Amino acid sequence: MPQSNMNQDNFPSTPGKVKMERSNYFGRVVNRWHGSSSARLFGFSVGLFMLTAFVFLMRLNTSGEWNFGDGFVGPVQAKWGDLVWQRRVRQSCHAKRDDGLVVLVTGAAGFVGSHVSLALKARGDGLVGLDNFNNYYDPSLKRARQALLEKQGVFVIEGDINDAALLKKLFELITFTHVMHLAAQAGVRYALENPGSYVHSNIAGLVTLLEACVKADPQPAVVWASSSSVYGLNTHVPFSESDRTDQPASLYAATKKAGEEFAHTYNHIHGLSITGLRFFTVYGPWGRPDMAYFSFTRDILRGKPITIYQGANRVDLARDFTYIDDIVKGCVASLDTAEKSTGSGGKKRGKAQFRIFNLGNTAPVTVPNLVAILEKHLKLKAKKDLVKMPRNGDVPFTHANVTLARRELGYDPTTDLATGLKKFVKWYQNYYGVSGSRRTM
Ligand SMILES: O=C(O)[C@H]1O[C@H](OP(=O)(O)OP(=O)(O)OC[C@H]2O[C@@H](n3ccc(=O)[nH]c3=O)[C@H](O)[C@@H]2O)[C@H](O)[C@@H](O)[C@@H]1O
Repeated sequence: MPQSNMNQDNFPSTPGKVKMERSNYFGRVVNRWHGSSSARLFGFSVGLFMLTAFVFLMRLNTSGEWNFGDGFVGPVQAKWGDLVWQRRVRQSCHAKRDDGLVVLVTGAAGFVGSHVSLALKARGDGLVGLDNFNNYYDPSLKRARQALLEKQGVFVIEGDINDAALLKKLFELITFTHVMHLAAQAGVRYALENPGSYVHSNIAGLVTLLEACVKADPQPAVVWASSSSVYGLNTHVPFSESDRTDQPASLYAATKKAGEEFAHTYNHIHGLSITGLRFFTVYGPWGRPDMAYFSFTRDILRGKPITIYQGANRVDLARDFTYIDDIVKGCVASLDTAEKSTGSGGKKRGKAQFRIFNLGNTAPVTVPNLVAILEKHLKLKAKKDLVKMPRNGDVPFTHANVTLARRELGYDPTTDLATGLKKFVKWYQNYYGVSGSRRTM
């Protein structure tokens, strides 16, 4: 992995894979002109002009904070807080059914976030989304999901969970009954390249969000995405919630495990009702391009070789791949069964609910079998490179025991991998406009 990426540029106020070169460019221009008096005069005039333009573009919002005006697309897109924005938030949060939930969905333009948002909206709940649209993977896919949500009346705010002022404003404006927290820096192997992004979103962001929830009155109940990766080197199969989770195999897993500990602390001290969901390798339409099933599909269609990792002694790796619709049902059931938080005005009034559930499919499939299913659906043969699994944070297999979720949430996964991948391939071909034949690429 390129260690050079681990510098301040990659540290996150803009987490993501694509580095901004803009500041370097301006740096070079300033250096060349530095020293001459005409350059200084020129620099002063440019500075004055930019300051005037800046003041023109900014305006004081209703809460007294400076923001960029509507339509300004700059590096800091903080155009929240004005009256139009407030109206959009209120409209989006209006529940259309009696006793409908009012939910803040973080990561709403993400894979799971967009699906959960649509499901909530469809049954008449009120919700507003929040997403920072970072470029960890193609942001145009996130924009397409956003467009889909907007069509259904779900407003997705562009903002970061680390923005405490934005969260404060949102919680002042809306009495959220629930927070569905799905914003995160995902991906196991990318943590080697950009650990700061994981700390930014999965630790600092989580704490900022929980702080905002604690200060809200009434406090919402929180449901959030942990990960099957917390089981790390656990060998007890299938993985149960009571199994060891103190041996993470990746920094990503460590941040999710840390998140579970933070959640417990906030529950214990402040009376926040919190449910953590350990998702097992979620896949499906509108999925994440960084995940194996997605990148394999793309590469098979392009005739490019795919890399299949193998464990020690050439053992195949396996995952408890879980279809998105099953995960959505688990998320919605968690919201529906969440008890109210017990804190208010900085005081905890009683013990609050604290839960952790596995949401998996309970039927692990090896990676070569995943590829075989894709080959069948795509009607193409993959070019396979079998490679010994590098030490990159991967675990050899995952397998969920969902007894607890079945009992408490009525969770019952019903989609096997072949059926789910068929739906994914259909979506992929439709979305990217490919017929499945390599000749048409
Ligand atoms: O269950 C989870 O909690 C995690 O599931 C996935 O992580 P992972 O299971 O590693 O999913 P993929 O990246 O799609 O990898 C699936 C399997 O394919 C293998 N793989 C991946 C990429 C590749 O090029 N070749 C390859 O053989 C991996 O080693 C792994 O065994 C998600 O990416 C994580 O964000 C999530 O938290």
